[in-house]
Amino acid sequence: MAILEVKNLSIQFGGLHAVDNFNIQINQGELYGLIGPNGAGKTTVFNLLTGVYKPTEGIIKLDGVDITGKNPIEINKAGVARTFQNIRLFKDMTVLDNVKAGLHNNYKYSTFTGVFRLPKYFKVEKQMNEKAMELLKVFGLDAFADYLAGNLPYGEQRKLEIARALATEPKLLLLDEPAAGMNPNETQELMDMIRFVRDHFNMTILLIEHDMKLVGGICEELTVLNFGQVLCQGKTAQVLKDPAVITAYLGE
Ligand SMILES: Nc1ncnc2c1ncn2[C@@H]1O[C@H](COP(=O)(O)OP(=O)(O)OP(=O)(O)O)[C@@H](O)[C@H]1O
Repeated sequence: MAILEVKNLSIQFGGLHAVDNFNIQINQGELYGLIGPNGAGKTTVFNLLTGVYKPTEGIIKLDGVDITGKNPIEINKAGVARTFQNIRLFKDMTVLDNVKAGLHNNYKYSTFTGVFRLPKYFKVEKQMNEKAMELLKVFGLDAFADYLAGNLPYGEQRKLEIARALATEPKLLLLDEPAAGMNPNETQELMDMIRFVRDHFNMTILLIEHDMKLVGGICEELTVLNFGQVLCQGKTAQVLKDPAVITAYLGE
């Protein structure tokens, strides 16, 4: 079943066709990679999928529902969560509160209940603490729950960003260069973790990545973008062998 279905998606900035007639279909539970040279349009695709940019043309469907042109909050509520190339945590908040911030889509109390500390406030807060700790455990971050997010080592901050995104209970998780800035050991650990997230949550994941070891190691399907257009699409092993991909991207 298709979780994400994108047809003829395009956006222009002035005369630049940053994304041009982009099509993709991602099925439930798939681990899908979006690759391409610098400036190919990958992050722009993420910005279109999350409502940061409105497309000039095209349709985006999430789990059969048309989300084209909706704003980022509506799209997150509909079930798309993302992480960023440059980590964007609430660095002055605790690790636990970062995850709790993601939970607010699904755990609610009124301002009145919060201000006057009514019983529902304590009940919902307890549920949120438990859920957040559960997520932190999955990522081996539970021991750091009280630390300020900004004090975590870099690799752990990346994990926390993924935990916070998952707290919104998405149908589709977008990871923008999750291995950026990581050493080979951290990258290996991240690969295992992404696989685990897919298996444990039956999550559908689309990731942008330049690290070919990671892409070849965990992605089942790939789309290669070049100058805003799809150059090649299909099973990872086949795509990485495609002569056009090797010439345009791998530079061999
Ligand atoms: N808001 C914008 N206004 C004008 N041009 C933009 C805007 N956003 C992106 N672009 C242009 O669109 C093109 C695609 O950029 P994008 O960041 O999507 O590429 P990318 O494939 O993610 O690259 P990288 O791998 O370097 O992150 C680039 O030429 C970029 O300069």
